[in-house]
Amino acid sequence: MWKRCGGFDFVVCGGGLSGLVVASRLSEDPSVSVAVLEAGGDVAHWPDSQIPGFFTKNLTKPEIDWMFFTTPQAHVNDRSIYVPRGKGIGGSSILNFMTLGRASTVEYDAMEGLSGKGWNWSNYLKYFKKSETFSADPEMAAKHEFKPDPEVYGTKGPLHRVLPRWISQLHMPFYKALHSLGVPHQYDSSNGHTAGTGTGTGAIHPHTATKTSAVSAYYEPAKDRPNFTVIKFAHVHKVLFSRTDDSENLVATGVEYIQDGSIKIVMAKKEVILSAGSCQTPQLLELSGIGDSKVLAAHGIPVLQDLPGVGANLQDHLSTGFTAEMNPKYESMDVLANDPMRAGAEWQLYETKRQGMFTAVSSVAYAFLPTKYFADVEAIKKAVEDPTVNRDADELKGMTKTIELEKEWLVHDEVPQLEIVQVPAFLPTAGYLPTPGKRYFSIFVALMHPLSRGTVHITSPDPLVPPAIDGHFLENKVDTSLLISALHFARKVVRTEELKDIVIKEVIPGERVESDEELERYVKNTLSTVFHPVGTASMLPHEEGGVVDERCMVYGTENLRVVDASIIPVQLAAHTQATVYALAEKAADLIKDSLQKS
Ligand SMILES: Cc1cc2nc3c(=O)[nH]c(=O)nc-3n(C[C@H](O)[C@H](O)[C@H](O)COP(=O)(O)OP(=O)(O)OC[C@H]3O[C@@H](n4cnc5c(N)ncnc54)[C@H](O)[C@@H]3O)c2cc1C
Repeated sequence: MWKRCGGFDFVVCGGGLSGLVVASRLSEDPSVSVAVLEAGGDVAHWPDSQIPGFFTKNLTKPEIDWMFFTTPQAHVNDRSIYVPRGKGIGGSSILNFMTLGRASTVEYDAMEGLSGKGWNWSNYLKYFKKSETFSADPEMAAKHEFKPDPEVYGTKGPLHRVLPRWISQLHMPFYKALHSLGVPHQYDSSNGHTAGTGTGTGAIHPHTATKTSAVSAYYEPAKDRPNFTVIKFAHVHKVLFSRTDDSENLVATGVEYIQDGSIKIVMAKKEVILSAGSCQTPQLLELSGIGDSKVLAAHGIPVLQDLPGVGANLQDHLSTGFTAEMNPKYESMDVLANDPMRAGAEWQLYETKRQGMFTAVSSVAYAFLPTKYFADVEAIKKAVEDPTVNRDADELKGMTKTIELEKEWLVHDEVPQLEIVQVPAFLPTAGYLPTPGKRYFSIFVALMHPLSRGTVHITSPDPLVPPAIDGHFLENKVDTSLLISALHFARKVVRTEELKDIVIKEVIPGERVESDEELERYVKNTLSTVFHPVGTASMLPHEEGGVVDERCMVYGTENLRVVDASIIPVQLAAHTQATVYALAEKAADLIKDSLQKS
């Protein structure tokens, strides 16, 4: 059964982080009507999604998590790796772990070279500030070597960003351990200089100590505007186009979606904007006839626009962990899982005073490390020169350029290759369980610029069949060797004098896992992503395999844009959400500008 709904000026597909930013900003103009179609429902007010300390609790709940898995990964022992993605209003901003961080000026400025004018640090900084209101308790900041530079923070933006109220007592010893190994400290790493240790911040409300997200920041203020409509449980199938002449660009006229078992159509008078995220935006493009003609032909989808870059260039941060048993005289968040009395007291503290462990993300003790701090730069230089280490990417020259850029960054003093985070608890690691009653000191290690490139493509013309996510993880040997070096480094960290009283013994991977070969096996058995996929609808030149231009417009179309993490052409050494908020803010301004000119 088909139903046709009325038209809107803008139809936004996906009510996640970017979709809500764009829709909310466009609807600031009362003369413009905006509809957001979101496949999920209202999830932001589930009690567990509001409380920072419950940050992992909603994973694998099908109402809120799409729960994708990669295809079996050939270089990771054929494991299918979990790819959580937020479902429902707010998208992954509801499911995420709240960390808000920025990459280095070098990385943002390099994006301008790849993507086009304006996508540089100075504009990102402008939109970081526009999106946020920052606050930090001065005493807490001083205690944790954090000296926020007021010049780089927003004071009037909708998203609250804070230094959490509870910070583990292991934070400072971790820093000291790293400093003893020659790692410098950044008193404020939001200024574009990130190499070294640096205290992190989170998307948390300063007064209520509850999570802030695209819902609290962008949806709540807009939801009562008469020109702002959100259509829930609306699973978009495809974009509809008109084209009078084959030589002309496609004109998006609306979208088809399914809701309550009926197929419906909503018309777009001005533009359609895809904001379904890095896994589902390429799926929507392909289902709409825009993508690699070979992929579309395999599923009998007529090719409206041949763009081989759709679904290519997938990149994600790759992680593994290192865990040590800790002296029980130190506090760890393990008590929340294995000490009901203590967990109850912490809960009481949160409920009555908004204090304690539940107010916090697991850690704000970060270090972002360029190669020279944790690996042998000369060996890495040699390894990247090996012509066999990259997949042939000739038809996607833009993607090859991003790999070349990352090769330069591998030996750059300002661009981090590794994120290491002190986690004051047992770090969930595939194949390992904590011993009840013990306390743990863990180090999360994540590769920031993997050279391997993956794909996301449809496997069926049926929009309800999930896309195939093939990360090609660790296909490039340099990625594996950097992770092995990272584990050697984590081991050095826990063996420093500074942590002598804290760490009792290494438990994962365990001291017997010592040689590079043994560590490689461990990496393959435990590798996870950090849930930061980008690149699958890259903003790159058309002739180089790009999908969107510098205005976020899909090549070969008049009025179809992509605004979400998928347009970021190269992975950055930072958790993605702050960048995606800024990117969506900038895209909203671009669209407003083009409205004024039309
Ligand atoms: C578990 C997890 C933890 C994370 N932790 C952090 C963190 O601590 N810090 C950080 O910086 N980043 C984190 N991230 C990443 C960050 O949340 C994402 O980078 C960001 O939300 C991406 O925004 P987006 O708009 O591209 O996609 P999303 O926010 O995922 O939005 C996409 C939306 O589109 C909807 N959708 C998809 N397909 C359709 C369709 N066919 N029809 C209608 N709607 C559709 C989805 O339901 C979703 O609401 C995390 C992500 C996850 C999943």
